[in-house]
Amino acid sequence: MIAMTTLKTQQCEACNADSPLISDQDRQELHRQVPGWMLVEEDGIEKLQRHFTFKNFVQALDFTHRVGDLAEQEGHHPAILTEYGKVTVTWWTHKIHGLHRNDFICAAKTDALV
Ligand SMILES: C[C@H](O)[C@H](O)[C@H]1CNC2=NC(N)=NC(=O)C2=N1
Repeated sequence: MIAMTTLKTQQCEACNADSPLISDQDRQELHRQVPGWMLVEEDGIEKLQRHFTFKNFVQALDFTHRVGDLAEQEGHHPAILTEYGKVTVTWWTHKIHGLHRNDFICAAKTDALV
């Protein structure tokens, strides 16, 4: 059971190669808390992805830097595609080749940067 406290106030936990992938129930519950994110699958790996739009490249780059700072704070890192007026952020947990609670926490924290 996932506590329904606000995701963005939580910290990522250290996870290792044998941490469990998120359960179907927890995925549904946590996805409800970050509804702007798509559940996507790439190379058999489930990920959380969202597109953020901006006026120009400078604003996109500024947001990119702030997402990078968040990643360093959490010790958890996304894939970031930075384009003119658009940033695509994709979260997943590399070491378990899929989604962990940490990815939903970071998605919520990413939303708070906009
Ligand atoms: C040693 C270092 O903490 C680990 O490699 C971290 C770094 N950031 C990470 N980020 C993500 N998204 N998944 C990981 O498994 C991961 N592992």
